[in-house]
Amino acid sequence: MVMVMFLKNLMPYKKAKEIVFKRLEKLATEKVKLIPIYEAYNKISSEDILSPEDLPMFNRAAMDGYGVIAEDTFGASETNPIILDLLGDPHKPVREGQCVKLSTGMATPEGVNAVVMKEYCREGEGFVEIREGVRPYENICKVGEDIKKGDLILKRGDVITPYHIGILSSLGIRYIRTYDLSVGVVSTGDELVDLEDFSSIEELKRKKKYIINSNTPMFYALIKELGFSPKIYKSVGDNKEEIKEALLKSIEENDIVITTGGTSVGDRDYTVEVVKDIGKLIIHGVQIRPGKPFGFGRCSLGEKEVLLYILSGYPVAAVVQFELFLRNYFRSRRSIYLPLARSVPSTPGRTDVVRVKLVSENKRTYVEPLRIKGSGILSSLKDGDGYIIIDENVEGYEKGEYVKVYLF
Ligand SMILES: Nc1nc2c(c(=O)[nH]1)N[C@H]1C(S)=C(S)[C@@H](COP(=O)(O)OP(=O)(O)OC[C@H]3O[C@@H](n4cnc5c(N)ncnc54)[C@H](O)[C@@H]3O)O[C@H]1N2
Ligand code: MOO
Repeated sequence: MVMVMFLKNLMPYKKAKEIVFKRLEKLATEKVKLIPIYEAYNKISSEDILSPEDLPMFNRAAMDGYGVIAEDTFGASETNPIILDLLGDPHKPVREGQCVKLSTGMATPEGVNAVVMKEYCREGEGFVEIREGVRPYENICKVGEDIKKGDLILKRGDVITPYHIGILSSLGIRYIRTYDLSVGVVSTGDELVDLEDFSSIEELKRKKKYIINSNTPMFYALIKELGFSPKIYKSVGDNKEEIKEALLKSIEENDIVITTGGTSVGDRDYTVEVVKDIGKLIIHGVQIRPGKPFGFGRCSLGEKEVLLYILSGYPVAAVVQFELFLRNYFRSRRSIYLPLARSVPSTPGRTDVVRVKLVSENKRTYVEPLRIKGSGILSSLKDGDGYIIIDENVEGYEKGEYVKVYLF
């Protein structure tokens, strides 16, 4: 009976996404941490940062050579060198007929508006022969050429790259606010054995335990990749009390808890029931493939509200659910439009996530949908270059049609 109810009450993908993202928005804004710039790589900025300064902060020499007034060098050549007085102090203002020695990166003193490269000069006692003329601002990196004061250098929601870190450091910014979520992972299933709990495959075969819990290590990595702190737990069997105990512990210790397994309608699928017991089940079942039995809920602990992601046991279904409902909120994938190498069918009313490979032929790149049955086939993720989403109101795509590919 439950099964029939469940299968008939699938929520459209867009609606589910809206509900989940609204909760994430609230949670994220509450979970902000000031961290040193050294730890900011791959984290998600929770603030807009406007540049407090121009970068470079002053005009600087882009080459080793002599700082000059460009106009003084006009007409200079190999056969017609121009002689300029060499000042001893590179910080003193330079007047007509004078120059200073500068190395790459040095601030140019007042008056200097160009640098003649060392190769085109000959230095003598207190003077320099200039053998090539320069235009104003030649070989000078101008104030604000890289970044202007007030430029938006990091947006709320941006993933922090090494290049952001370089720029922030150049501006003297040592700390930055990022989203800091702790995400717990609890895998469920009687058939599971954790990596830590056996010494050889022979041992598993003897015990007739064949399924190694790969979801926990995989989600540990997925959460790290997202820029958050994973916290993993031992897997639990299909036992209501055990699941409840494990869930309560991880709820206490995290902001989001992900469970895998027991989402469907089997006799031993208890996770959903437990969530109803200890909190509120908001979604169960979405019109997507793979990942249909996705569940989402929340649980309050005093002031704290923890979001619960009830993911399928099947690894690929679980990854797709994680991608659509958690990862995509925090970081959007780069996408490109490319033609399909062959047609892909789909059922209207359902949103399909199809893993694809990019193949090149005669200098053109095509999208090859991976033919995979079942949600347990992890190689579709390992070998895939990305995925396409077939909207619920689309009946599939024809060969040659351009589709939007979200790149891994
Ligand atoms: N009668 C129905 N059966 C199923 C339906 C349905 O609507 N009616 N939905 C199917 C869909 S779609 C999916 S997806 C799965 C979801 O099942 P569960 O979330 O209950 O997952 P389990 O049964 O616990 O596991 C499925 C399968 O995945 C492997 N697994 C599980 N956990 C792990 C882990 N931690 N590491 C590695 N592999 C894992 C394992 O092979 C399980 O047998 O339900 C369909 N059934
Ligand atoms: O979510 Mo299930 O993956 O459609 O098998």
